[in-house]
Amino acid sequence: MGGTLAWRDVEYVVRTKDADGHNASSRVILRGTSAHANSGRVLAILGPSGCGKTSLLNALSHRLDVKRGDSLECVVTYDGKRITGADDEDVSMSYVEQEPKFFSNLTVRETLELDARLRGETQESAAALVNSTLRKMSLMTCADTVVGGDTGGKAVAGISGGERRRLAIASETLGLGTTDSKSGGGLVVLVDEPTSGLDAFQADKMVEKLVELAEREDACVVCTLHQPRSASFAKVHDVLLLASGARVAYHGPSEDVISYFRGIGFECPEHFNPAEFLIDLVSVDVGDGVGSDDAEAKSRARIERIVDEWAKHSKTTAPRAADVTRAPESTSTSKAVRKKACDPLKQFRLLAGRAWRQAKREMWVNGVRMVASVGLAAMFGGCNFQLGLGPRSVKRRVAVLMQACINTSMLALVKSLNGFPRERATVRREMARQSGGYSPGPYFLSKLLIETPIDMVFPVVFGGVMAPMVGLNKSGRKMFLTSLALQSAAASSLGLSISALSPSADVALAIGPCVMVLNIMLGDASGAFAEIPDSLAPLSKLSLIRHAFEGVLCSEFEGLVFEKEDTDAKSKKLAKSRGVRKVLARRFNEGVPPRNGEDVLEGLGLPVRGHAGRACKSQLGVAALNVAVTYVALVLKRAK
Ligand SMILES: Nc1ncnc2c1ncn2[C@@H]1O[C@H](COP(=O)(O)OP(=O)(O)OP(=O)(O)O)[C@@H](O)[C@H]1O
Repeated sequence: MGGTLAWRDVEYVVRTKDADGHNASSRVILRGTSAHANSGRVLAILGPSGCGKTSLLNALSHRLDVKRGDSLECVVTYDGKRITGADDEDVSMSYVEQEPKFFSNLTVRETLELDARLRGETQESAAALVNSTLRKMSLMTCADTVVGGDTGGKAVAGISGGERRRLAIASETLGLGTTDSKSGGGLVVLVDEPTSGLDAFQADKMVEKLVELAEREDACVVCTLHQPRSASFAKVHDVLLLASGARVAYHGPSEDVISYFRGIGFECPEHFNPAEFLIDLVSVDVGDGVGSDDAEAKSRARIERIVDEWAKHSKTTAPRAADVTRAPESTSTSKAVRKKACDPLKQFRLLAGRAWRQAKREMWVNGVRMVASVGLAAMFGGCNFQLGLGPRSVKRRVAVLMQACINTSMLALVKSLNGFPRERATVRREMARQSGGYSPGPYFLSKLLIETPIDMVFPVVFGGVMAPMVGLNKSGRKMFLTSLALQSAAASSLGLSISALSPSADVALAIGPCVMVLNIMLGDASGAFAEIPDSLAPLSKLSLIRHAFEGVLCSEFEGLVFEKEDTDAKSKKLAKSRGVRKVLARRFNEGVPPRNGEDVLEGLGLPVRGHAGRACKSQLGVAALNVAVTYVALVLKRAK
């Protein structure tokens, strides 16, 4: 069938600042680059480090992060029709990142099967498609090995770097080619540095796979390559050699490049790797910085000459990108691509399945959390063992309850701040796919549905162990545990929203604890420990600590009757000392000691009946608000 991806005068200028954020200036990254790539062929982009290869690939796939002050001019067409990277009808464009991230605890087969199902395949057709892809990409031997990496709770050992790259290509192109999908549209695969980090043999195999993919699927494959060995260079069909600023130094068949340069006076030495020869030609020789001005000036002059020669040459002989991009629409031979996707409900089911599998295989993390919860509860219980029902127990109960709230919310917040950013890069890549992508809603809901109940188990265990040790009110136990569990869910959702709004995991980890401290400061609306200024009082309604604290206070004190004397072990021991006895007597005789829990709640300005339930409802409101913020942040960031 055949199709051509072309780009014309791609210009990208960024606004840069020095390390202190001053002295803004402009830097031209891409200086009007034009070229094209044909289907059924591999176009390798070569050039010295920093010449703009990755920026060009990002511009073609509409992935450049153009900030305020930057400018991007970029016209990309497929068979003469302009493509935007979103809802193009004629072409399906896949982008394979340099460092692809996956869900670490899924096997290679499971990863591909999910990709296939998200592209609308049935279970049977997905299994068949995955098997054939595994064979084509030489991934059969590691099909049932976990991918590994660090998207889970710890770095998981998994497949090799080469297998990872092949998996990334398989994952992005699964079922999109003409032979498998019969979609009839054009397939463009952009691959950023597929060979970097691989040994020469692996790198060569990778180039072979790209060539196979291009020829088998009639795909337009464009990749950036770092110093391919001679054999790999001979395998690619076309070469785009770039000098700094992505200026074209050569563009055409790889077999013609050496004779072209010979023609303009640059002979490749015998037995020399042609790729290295080409890259050397367009590299600036800065020498060792001492007396190297001459070498630098010479190399710059050589590069200018090479670029000028190509400009002259391409005007007369090579098919010009400008012509290709302006081809009339009637010449397009491609049919509309069938964008493969499944409905949101199915997306949700599939993603929930993955979240569950990922969580199940990370049970060791939950084991550690369980041990930590029981250990902490035992320490809390030990420090406040059997408080008794004397007047002195009131203050200690209030303190234990506040500490329990802070502890459970901190643990949940840290877990969610750590966990979410790890999978964000993977999820963003998957959501951005033209085929088999999914929307934030199903992803987010599936994550909440699977992870929230698991997260709520730990505060319940913590509270369940601690409460009998401390001797907390038995009749309010259920409500006490519910308050802690809901607070943990609210803290997790706060962590999610902070992560989703933050530009990076580091920023989220820096902001998260500060936000929690603010929650704690605004959490004591009853004034048991601190007063909240009137001006900040409305804000305290957003504090998850406040609702949890009110919930546990009410569940604890409702229906509790106090004794006149302190009977707990600590008070008895203290009472034996005459000096202490006097201090205690003074402290507790100053005011009228509360007779029952209702007196305490009244003293704290809280309703004496049924307020724990209301506090739980308010907590649900806080959690829902955070969930909404996270969802909106995911949608907005996806739209960028
Ligand atoms: N947003 C940006 N702000 C400032 N400079 C940038 C930006 N993006 C890219 N650059 C600079 O533009 C040049 C080209 O970057 P690019 O990553 O495209 O090069 P490359 O040819 O892929 O390099 P390498 O082969 O080393 O990966 C580099 O010097 C890089 O530092």
